Amino acid sequence: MKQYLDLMQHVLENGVEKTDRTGTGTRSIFGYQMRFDLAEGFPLVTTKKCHLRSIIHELLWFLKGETNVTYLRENGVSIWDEWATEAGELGPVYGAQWRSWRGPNGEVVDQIKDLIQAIKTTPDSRRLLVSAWNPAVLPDTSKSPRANAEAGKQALPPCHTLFQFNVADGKLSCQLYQRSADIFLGVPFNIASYALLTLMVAQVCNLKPGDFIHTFGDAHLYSNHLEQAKEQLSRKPYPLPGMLLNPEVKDIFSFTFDDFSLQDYQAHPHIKAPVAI
Ligand SMILES: Nc1nc(=O)c2c([nH]1)NC[C@@H]1CN(c3ccc(C(=O)N[C@@H](CCC(=O)O)C(=O)O)cc3)CN21
Ligand SMILES: O=c1ccn([C@H]2C[C@H](O)[C@@H](COP(=O)(O)O)O2)c(=O)[nH]1
Repeated sequence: MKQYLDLMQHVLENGVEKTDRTGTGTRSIFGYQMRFDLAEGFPLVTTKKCHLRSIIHELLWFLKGETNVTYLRENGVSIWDEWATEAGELGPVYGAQWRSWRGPNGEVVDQIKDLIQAIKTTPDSRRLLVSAWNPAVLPDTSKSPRANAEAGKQALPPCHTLFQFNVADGKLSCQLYQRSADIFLGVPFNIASYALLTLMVAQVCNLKPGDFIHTFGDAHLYSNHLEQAKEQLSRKPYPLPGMLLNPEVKDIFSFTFDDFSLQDYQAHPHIKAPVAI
């Protein structure tokens, strides 16, 4: 995971101090790209132990089209709790935009179903995109995330905003545009999540996995994560683990938690950090 450590080092050395919405303060850069060849192993950070369980459940929850944290809570995942209403609602966040984007005439667009169909039938297409950025449901920034979710708006505007697939040489690559990135807490989740999604889409489309390309807008280290970042940079990365998917699954919506098996994950101890709300 040299790519991830290079990003951290780059932001520590070149980041500009910025105030931010959460009042925490960040060291930030604008515009950066990382590339992971998925044939080289599964890109799960090894310089701190990462909770792949939470990452898998979060991705399955997006793919179900859900926006209520009940499924996550039932599976012991609490990463979205701080932004949810008492009833567990987050408003029309990722799941809603991916699976049921509302069109102007009341039509419902399933972007994931359409994407899979398009990859299978027109693999040369340059239009294999999914957008979570829907200006009609962005939150009212004068209100709290919970108040926005109560009002039917997104609790938070999507951070992983747009992704595009590309097929070349029988290999499927995916590029994500992430408008805002919490390098210490969010990014290890985001890399693993999109790498996994690419493996899943490749399998159901009978393609080999290619690259995951991670493009950033504002990539930042929160001021209360700097020591944790330096601690991570002092550690030597282990070889990447492997990821096996149940080869029987041929439908993107049929994957369940037990269809994933992480192989030979060796990691340094977990490092705690407070999440900026
Ligand atoms: N400031 C901030 N950073 C984020 O990464 C983030 C948000 N807000 N808001 C929405 C989602 C929620 N995500 C989160 C939230 C918390 C953790 C977190 O606390 N991770 C810990 C514990 C992991 C676990 O419980 O499984 C970690 O050490 O990785 C990670 C991603 C990513 N997003
Ligand atoms: O998947 C995610 C979701 C969120 N984040 C981070 C990026 C920012 O630190 C916050 C969101 O705050 P904004 O003011 O809306 O940018 O959450 C992430 O890294 N990954």
